[in-house]
Parts: sequence; structure tokens; C-alpha cells
Amino acid sequence: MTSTPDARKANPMSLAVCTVSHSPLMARNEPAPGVRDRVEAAFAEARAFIGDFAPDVVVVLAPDHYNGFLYDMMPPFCIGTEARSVGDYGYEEGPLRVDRDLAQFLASAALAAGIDVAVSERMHVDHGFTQPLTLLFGGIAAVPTVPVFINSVAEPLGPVSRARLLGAALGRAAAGLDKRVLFLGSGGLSHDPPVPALAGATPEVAERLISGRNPTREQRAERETRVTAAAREFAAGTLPLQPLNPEWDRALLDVLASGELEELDSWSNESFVTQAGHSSHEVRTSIAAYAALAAAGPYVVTQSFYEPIPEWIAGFAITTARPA
Ligand SMILES: O=C(O)/C=C/c1cccc(O)c1O
Ligand SMILES: [Fe+2]
Repeated sequence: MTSTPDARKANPMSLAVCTVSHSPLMARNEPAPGVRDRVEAAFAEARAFIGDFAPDVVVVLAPDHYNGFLYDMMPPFCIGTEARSVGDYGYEEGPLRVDRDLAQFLASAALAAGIDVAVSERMHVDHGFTQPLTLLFGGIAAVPTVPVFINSVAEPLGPVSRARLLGAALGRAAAGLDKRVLFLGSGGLSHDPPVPALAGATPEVAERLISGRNPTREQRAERETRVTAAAREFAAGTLPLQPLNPEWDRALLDVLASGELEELDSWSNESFVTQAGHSSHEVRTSIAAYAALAAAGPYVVTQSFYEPIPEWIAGFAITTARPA
């Protein structure tokens, strides 16, 4: 069993952070010349950082896109003690390698800290989890993980400060362990892909958002083809999705690097949407990851890559950080 956090002295050097944007369109659409090479180089740098750190376990903080979490029961946060990938967008389907003891321990620690996190013995996850595990580790079961779902898509959302406090609670608990723990945040910065919303949905779409957990192969393919085509039109300027906002993205990355994470508490949910699009709330995963590291003391950002990539509908960032 995992020991309690106060049973050992906190060891801040046992924590590190990597945050990556995800976009399932990476494997579907070709961005402007040079972009893919720069993104691949940034992933290689992140992989080298992770290799040097050599984590014992990876706490993956990621959203869902109505694949695993639907409105029949939509928690703000959930920790999986078991998890399997639904296999969307061609990513591997099947079980993740969940460190069950650690998942239970972190859930208990978060609850003890006053964060009402749900627990799932059968969590279903999508590309938000599987893409970074694949690109950084080579597969969805390549490393022991604790999957932590952070709702970033399905309104209503709690204040951003709750994601920070969740991260801080997980970081405090993890820093007391005799393990090297990587907090991996998965989510884009500014972006507004055509993910449906319950408000104003047709009855058919609403039903899918409430209980469409197991779409047919054809339904899944139809959705993926539609989103891929939308991204191409967005990049060509013929589909008026909300524009990416590099200025907002850089301001957010600056706050993450500064360590002054409480500053983000004053960024209202509405301002995220109006300035950076609905899915910009996915940065809650990065905020939680940095808050986890901050719980163990001052930190330094060791990599900060950013490009706005319309073909992937993503303000796309890759960052790494370690204790100062
Ligand atoms: O769920 C989908 O079909 C599309 C998701 C998507 C597209 C672009 C950027 C993202 O962060 C996404 O999750
Ligand atoms: Fe996403």
C-alpha cells in the first residue's frame, strides 16, 4: 500500500511537470510548412526531459470530449482506479496501466483536502489521455499512470481556482511519497473546435451528450470526419470558428512560468470563452499540473514551446518544469 503523505518527509525533487496540448487532428491534417518539424522537435525535447526525470508513475490530468464522461453523471473531477481507452481517432483501445494503490491514495488525499473528487472503478478515457501517453511514452499502457479527469468542456464548470486547488492537493500528497511522480497536463490553450454543447442542442444531440457512451463505428467515423473537415475549413478561413488567440495563450504561459498561479483565479469562466474559445478551459489541466509542482516549492520552467496551429484547431504548447 502507498504510505500516507505525512509518513515521509516531502521530497520536492520527486515531482516534475510536462504539459502538452492535444489535438486528434495532428494525424489527420497537415499544418503549414515547418510546423510539424518544430512540434516533433518540441516533443523530442519533452521526451528527453521525462527520460532524465525517469518517473515511477505519471499522473495524467486530462479532459474528456463526451466519450467517457456524459451528462448522465458529469463530475467536475474524477480519479480512475481502473481505466480504458475508447479508441477514438485511431488511438489504441483498451486498458491503461493504472497504479491502483496510488489512485486510491490520491483520491483520499484530495477528499481529505476538501476537493470533492469522484472515483471511478471503470473510467473511460479518450484522446485527451491517449494522445499524450502515445506521443510521450509510446503507448497507453507503457507507464504506470493515475488518470485524473478534469471537466473542461461540459458546462456548467466550477471556477478555475478549483482546478488549481485540486492540483495543489495532489502535489502535496505526491511530494510525500518515495516515488518520482510526473504530473502530465493534457489540453490545448485557445481553441474552439466544433464540440457540441447541451445548451441549445437538438433533442438528438442532447441525447448523445447525455447517454451516447458507446457510439457505433460508423457514428464515431462520421464525427471524426466532420471535425477533420471543419479544421481544414477553419484553416482556410471558410469556417468562422472562434479564432485562436496567441496573445491570450502567451499571457497564460507567462503566468504558469511565474509561479503566481493564484492570479488565474480572477480570470472568469466567461472571459476564457470570449477571449479564447470554449475549449480553452482545457488549460485547467496545465493549471492543476503546475499547482501540483508548486505545492512542493518554487519551480523553474525548462521548456516552453508555443505555436498557434489552425489546421489542428489548437493554440499548441508543450512545457516542462522541475523544482528550482
Ligand atoms: O472531440 C473531438 O471530436 C475533437 C476534439 C479536439 C479537436 C481539436 C483540439 C482539441 O483539443 C480537441 O479535443
Ligand atoms: Fe480537447
